[in-house]
Amino acid sequence: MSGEMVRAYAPASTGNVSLGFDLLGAALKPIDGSLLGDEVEVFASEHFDIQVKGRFAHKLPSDPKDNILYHCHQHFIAKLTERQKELVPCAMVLYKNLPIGSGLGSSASSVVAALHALNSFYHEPFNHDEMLLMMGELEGQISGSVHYDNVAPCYLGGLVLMAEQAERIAVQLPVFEEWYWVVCYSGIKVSTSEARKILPQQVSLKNTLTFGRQLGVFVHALHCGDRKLAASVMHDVIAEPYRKALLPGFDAARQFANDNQALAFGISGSGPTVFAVCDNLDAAQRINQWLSQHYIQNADGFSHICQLDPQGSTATRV
Ligand SMILES: Nc1ncnc2c1ncn2[C@@H]1O[C@H](COP(=O)(O)OP(=O)(O)OP(=O)(O)O)[C@@H](O)[C@H]1O
Ligand SMILES: N[C@@H](CCO)C(=O)O
Repeated sequence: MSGEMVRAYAPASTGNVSLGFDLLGAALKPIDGSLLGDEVEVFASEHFDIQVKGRFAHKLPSDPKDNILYHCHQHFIAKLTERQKELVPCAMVLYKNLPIGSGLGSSASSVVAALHALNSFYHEPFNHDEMLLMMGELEGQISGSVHYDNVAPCYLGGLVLMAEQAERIAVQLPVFEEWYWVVCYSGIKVSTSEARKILPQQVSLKNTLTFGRQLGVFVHALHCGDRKLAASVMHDVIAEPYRKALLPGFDAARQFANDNQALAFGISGSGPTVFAVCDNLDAAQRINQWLSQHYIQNADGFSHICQLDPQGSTATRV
């Protein structure tokens, strides 16, 4: 076997961004330069194997077949074998840096890092949309439904709107580069599929109209650079009213953020992570410090001041 290896990194992401349930997501990058995302290595090996390392490795199922990486590999190789018969076998290492059930797109980060690393290892047989379709399918296997709002920004970077058309799964939107996104993970686990089950199946006419208006106005405001208008429509009428009951300290955190110049505040994905958007670093630091002291529940929690990660996942051949 050759010594060839690919190492991929896939950033944390925030799904929904309050106003775009299942339709909007953004990739995150801490401003202090720390890595907030899973990493996957793929290397040539006679026998397929998955090793799991990293801060949150011990929280994953002990059987490697229950790790989403196993299914990513199976799925990718099955698709590739349809096109190419002779394949160099490989093995994988996952550095599980993101907490599970955090609202930071933890499983999406593993899926994106794994599939990006495999695609790079096998010399890019699949294009961006084919990759996104695969990523959505794999993410859907564990979160209870196919939604792209974590995998798409994690893979593509920036702020992403789901188009869900066969040849255009997602589109990147303009961003306000000077916005800071404080993200605080409380340390408890909220299962995405459970947090979806508590939502009502029907949405009222009033909330449907608010949802459509906000999303339309937000995208317009991004395109014309109107920060105030964009921030004014960042309200969650779909999930937050139900999900906040799962998040101890949510109302107090929102109150503090609102009183301290946050432009917007909400649940990241299905929680328990919350986010606050600020247009100045002083406010972001104040909110970050308060959340660290008051919203975090245990030693697994953390808080970061982030900006949007314009690059998304990366893969390097070493
Ligand atoms: N590599 C992996 N990373 C994360 N979860 C995994 C992985 N492999 C298997 N799982 C399992 O998938 C499930 C993921 O659950 P869920 O979708 O709620 O979490 P998540 O993707 O970490 O959430 P979030 O998007 O809120 O960060 C868990 O039961 C977890 O044990
Ligand atoms: N849009 C998904 C994101 C999960 O991280 C949800 O809110 O259920």
